[in-house]
Parts: sequence; C-alpha cells; structure tokens
Amino acid sequence: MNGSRLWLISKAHSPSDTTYRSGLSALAEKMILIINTGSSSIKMALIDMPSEKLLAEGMAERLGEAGASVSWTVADTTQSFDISGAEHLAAMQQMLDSLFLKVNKQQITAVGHRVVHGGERFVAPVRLDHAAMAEIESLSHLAPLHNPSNLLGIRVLMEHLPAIPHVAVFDTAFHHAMPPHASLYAVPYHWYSEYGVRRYGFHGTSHHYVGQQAAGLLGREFDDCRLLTAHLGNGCSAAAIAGGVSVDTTMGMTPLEGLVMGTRSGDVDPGLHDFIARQRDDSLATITDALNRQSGLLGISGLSNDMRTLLEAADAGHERARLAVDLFCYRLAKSLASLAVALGHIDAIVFTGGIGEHAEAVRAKTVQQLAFLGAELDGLKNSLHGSQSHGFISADDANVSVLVVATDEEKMIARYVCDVLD
Ligand SMILES: Nc1ncnc2c1ncn2[C@@H]1O[C@H](COP(=O)(O)OP(=O)(O)O)[C@@H](O)[C@H]1O
Ligand SMILES: CC(=O)OP(=O)(O)O
Ligand SMILES: [Mg+2]
Repeated sequence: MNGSRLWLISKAHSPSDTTYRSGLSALAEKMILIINTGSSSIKMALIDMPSEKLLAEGMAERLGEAGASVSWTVADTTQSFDISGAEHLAAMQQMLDSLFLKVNKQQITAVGHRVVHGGERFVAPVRLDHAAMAEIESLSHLAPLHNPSNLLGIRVLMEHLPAIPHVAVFDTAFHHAMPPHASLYAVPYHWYSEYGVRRYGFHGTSHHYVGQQAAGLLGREFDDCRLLTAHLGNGCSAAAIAGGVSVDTTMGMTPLEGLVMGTRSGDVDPGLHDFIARQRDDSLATITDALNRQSGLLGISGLSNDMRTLLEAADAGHERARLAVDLFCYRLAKSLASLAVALGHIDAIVFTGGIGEHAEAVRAKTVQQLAFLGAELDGLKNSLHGSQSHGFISADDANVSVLVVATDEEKMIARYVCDVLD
C-alpha cells in the first residue's frame, strides 16, 4: 500500500496534475463533494453544478475484506491502491487524503451526504446541524450497517470542510408517500403510533434517479409512468413507482426486509428469531447480526456475497453457488410480480445497481420467470449490456419493456443539495 501511496503523491506534483488543478478552478461554479457510504463500499464524487459535470470519482470496495481497494478517477486518469482489511473510517481517510492532493479544498462549495435511514422525521433532504445529526444517530439501530458509517462520513467531512454547508439526502425520503396499506405492518397499531414501527423503504435516491432515466428512454413524462425498479447492489430492493413517487417497495422498517441480498437474508418467518434463540441459546442481537451479515448470497453459497464470484463458481459446477443465484432470482421475480399489484399496469421493469447493471445471467433468469406478465428479453441486447449498460433489453414485441439503467446516486444527491441550498 505504501508504494502505491508514494506513487500517488509524486503524481500529484506532476505537470499534468498542475494543468488539471487549474482546469478544475476554471470549471467549477459550484463544486459539490458527494459521499455515498454503502454497506460494503464508499463512493465519492466531485460534481460541478449546475452543469452536472463529473470532475472526480472515487470508490472504496470490499471494505473489511482482504481485497479492499480504493480507486480515484480524476481527469480520465484512474489510480488504484490496495487497502486490504481497511474498514469504513480508514478507507474514508485514505480517499480524502488522495482527493485533497489533487483538489484544492477551498474550491468545494458544499457536501452532500447519503444517509440511509431518515425515519418519520426526514421526508426531504436537510442541511445538517447538531440536532439533525443527533436524530440520524437515534435511527442507527434501524440501519446498523449504514447510519453509523453515514454519520462517520458526516463527522470526518465536517472536520475537513467545516465552513461550508453539509446536506443529508435520505434513502427513505422517496418512499415517504407510500399509502398506509403499503407502509404499515399488520401488527398492533400503537406499535406504529408509539414507536414508528412501519415500512420506510430504502435506496430511494437510486429508484428516483433510474425511474426518471427510464421515463426519458420510454419518451414519457416520469409522472405518467408505471415502473418496477430493481436496485441490485450489495443491498437490494425493488420499488413500484407511479405518479412520480414510490407506491410500494420491498425493504421495510430496516434494510433487512425483502429481497435476498449480498449478506442479508431479506424476508424470513417472523417466528425465526424465537426458534433459533431456543435452538442455539443465541441473543436476539446475535441472530439479527447473522441475518444482516452472514445470510443472503453468502449464507446460502457459503462462498461469497459477490455475484461475480458466484456466477463464475456456478458455471464451474459449485452447487450452492448455483442455488444462491437461483434463490436470488426467484425471490426477485416473485417480489416484482407482487409489486405489480400496486401498479395494475407495468410500463417497464428497470434493472440497476452493480448486479442489475452487469449480471446478464441474473436479468435473464429473473425475467424468464415474469413471462406471464408479458416480459421477455432479447438475448442479444441483454448480453450486449453485460459489461456496461443503458437501454432496452426487452424483445421488440414484448408487452412490457425491460431496461438497464446505470444508477447515479451521486448525481441525484448533487441535484437535491442544490435544491436545498437554492
Ligand atoms: N460484473 C459484475 N457481474 C456481476 N455482479 C457484479 C458485477 N460487478 C458488480 N457486481 C455486484 O454488484 C455488487 C456491488 O454493487 P453496488 O451497487 O456497487 O454496491 P453497493 O450496494 O455497495 O452500492 C457486488 O457485490 C457484486 O455482487
Ligand atoms: C440501504 C442499503 O441497503 O444500501 P446499500 O445497498 O448501499 O448497502
Ligand atoms: Mg449502493
């Protein structure tokens, strides 16, 4: 790692970087730094607004694993370095150190933070202050893989950039208009009124962004489209969008409900905690942790939470990798079909997120099971979108369009930040 860091430092003083620095100052009207902390990755982007030009893009992946790495792309040059074993804080510091070697901090005008759980309180983006941060902290137990690292990002960046506005954009906000028959659980009503027990939904920024992009591809107004969007990353959720808002989604009170995910179980029998607690004498917290971190694709395959690894292993004959992929696709198809009830009619099914954008086999296996809804893929178009993607993958005569859209939560967050600050 040290070797790579030294290389980065020496590169920062090379003539091309000097050119790049002055290029940045000429370009930037409102330079917004975005931080998107997911469960297994951190994405950062420096975006010039209102042009939406991407000035720099950074990513830390496979956090906490032996293969953890950081990469930054600045002015078409990508530099990567190994941060094996690093968790969120170390990765964030590494990423910011690298960025600030190349970009003058003073030029950044605002920071946009992805915050996963906004509870009942935050139904729109907010400018961050101590009270807002305390509320975000109080929601941490509802998004244990996310809100704590979102807050970490807020604190670290506030230390680096104390004099500029910091805005939080919540995953839950796009789902806040879900009707009560979709957002409530059939449990004693006072659990909702006293404790806020209800379905909130997540990945809202991504569902909103890809929904708008899909409407553009369909040549329709977003508000007139009825869409099923599947955000399939390390965390996975699907949403039903109508009238420009989310009307139902698969994630619930926490980002554990719904689809099978990288390390999360998605839906299980509510009686499972009690049963396993008796069998293994485990605490509720231990069981919840196993459902968050040792389940999903990883739990079933016993091999990996990464779809790339599983698809390769399944092809090579690894039975449990194949089972994990099959279970993932079946549960996704089943959820999309049930979300169709909220729409009545489907204009398009949209795939996004690391798996949705890149795993043609997952799209094929899923859509095959939705033929009864009128969805059918064009095999060639689907495989052409195997590596990088944006566009139609459905057969020309299919009743339901199927699209791949590359999500861009960072760009969407930058738009929200400008709305708040303007
Ligand atoms: N080429 C690929 N083929 C299949 N799956 C992929 C590919 N690239 C990424 N993925 C999957 O996407 C996941 C990461 O998705 P992403 O949306 O970036 O994650 P996050 O939820 O952390 O934001 C990986 O864990 C992996 O399962
Ligand atoms: C809410 C959630 O699951 O986010 P991510 O996919 O980034 O982990
Ligand atoms: Mg993500």
